[in-house]
Amino acid sequence: MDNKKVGIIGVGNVGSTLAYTLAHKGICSKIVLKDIRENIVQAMALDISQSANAAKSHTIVTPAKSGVDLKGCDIIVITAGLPRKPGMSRDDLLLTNAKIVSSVIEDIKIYAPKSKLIIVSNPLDAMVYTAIKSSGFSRNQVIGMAGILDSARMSHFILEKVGYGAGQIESSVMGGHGDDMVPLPNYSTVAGVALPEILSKNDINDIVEKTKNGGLQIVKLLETGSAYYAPAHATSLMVEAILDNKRKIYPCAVMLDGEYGYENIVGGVPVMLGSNGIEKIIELNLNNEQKELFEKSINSVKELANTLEEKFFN
Ligand SMILES: NC(=O)c1ccc[n+]([C@@H]2O[C@H](COP(=O)([O-])OP(=O)(O)OC[C@H]3O[C@@H](n4cnc5c(N)ncnc54)[C@H](O)[C@@H]3O)[C@@H](O)[C@H]2O)c1
Ligand SMILES: O=C(O)C[C@H](O)C(=O)O
Repeated sequence: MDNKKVGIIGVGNVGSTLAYTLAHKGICSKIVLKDIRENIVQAMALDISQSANAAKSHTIVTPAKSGVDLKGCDIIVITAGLPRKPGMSRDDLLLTNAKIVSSVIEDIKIYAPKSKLIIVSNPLDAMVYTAIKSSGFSRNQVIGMAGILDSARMSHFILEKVGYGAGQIESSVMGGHGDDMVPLPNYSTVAGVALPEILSKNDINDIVEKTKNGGLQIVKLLETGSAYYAPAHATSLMVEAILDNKRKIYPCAVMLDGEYGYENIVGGVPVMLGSNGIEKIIELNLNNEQKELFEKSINSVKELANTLEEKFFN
């Protein structure tokens, strides 16, 4: 934790919950919070810092007064942007959030050009694309959070279905963080046993559909925004893996450069995370049906990237 500094830009539901989680885990010595809502960010920094002290964690949380306060950040998490509301898809946020994400990148380019970026803002894959294109950073520096969240949701629905194995469920979800995400039942296990050995096709299909709609289910219930506890925890795992060079493998959204047969497009794939950000991309042996589903998902992200190229980067 010595001298490790994490920046969080966008201190709303996800950003503040992430700051709280990181401060309580004590995995970095400093957290700096940046948001356009200046009073809120000051209040959040004080409150979270004080809660860390109560927990005897020595993480100090401060508000950023300007971009210069991002200096020295090892990792910057971007959670700035609008969340969707009922009746919206994540893709409806495309141009609004591209503007926000690329505007916050300006400070990062100046003050923390060597930091690793974890992108959370939606539509996730298109925002990773936006961050890479507007920063000019190498692809290993810019990583999107979604796969850990989607896999956690899948594990939740598996547990609901089978009724045992809590804490022993590993799930795998690939592709974009959208309606076409690709849950992989044959790479998902309960205590090491693959899902197709335990559940019927119908039960598995049900889990797959629930996983795809996991975000929407919460948006409909909350009415004012989207999920944040699971997203924040998922992001904290990525922060930890990079800061501590853990070389753990997590599903993350990254710019593909030939992997799985795609390039210059972002997709969710298993990635080894370490101090260089992306250490390695793992290529699974997908069957033909999974390859087709992955292609469909990548094509959806390509459509968003094309819109960005036409209407935003042009
Ligand atoms: N990748 C995922 O799996 C995932 C999960 C949950 C949420 N999200 C996305 O993360 C984003 C944030 O969600 P939330 O629930 O925290 O929303 P929120 O509305 O609670 O917080 C967003 C914050 O961004 C801030 N902001 C807006 N423009 C800014 C700018 N230019 N600079 C700095 N801060 C700025 C707002 O002031 C606000 O505090 C949304 O786009 C949401 O869809 C993604
Ligand atoms: O569903 C959303 O809009 C937020 C996020 O992407 C999620 O999956 O919870």
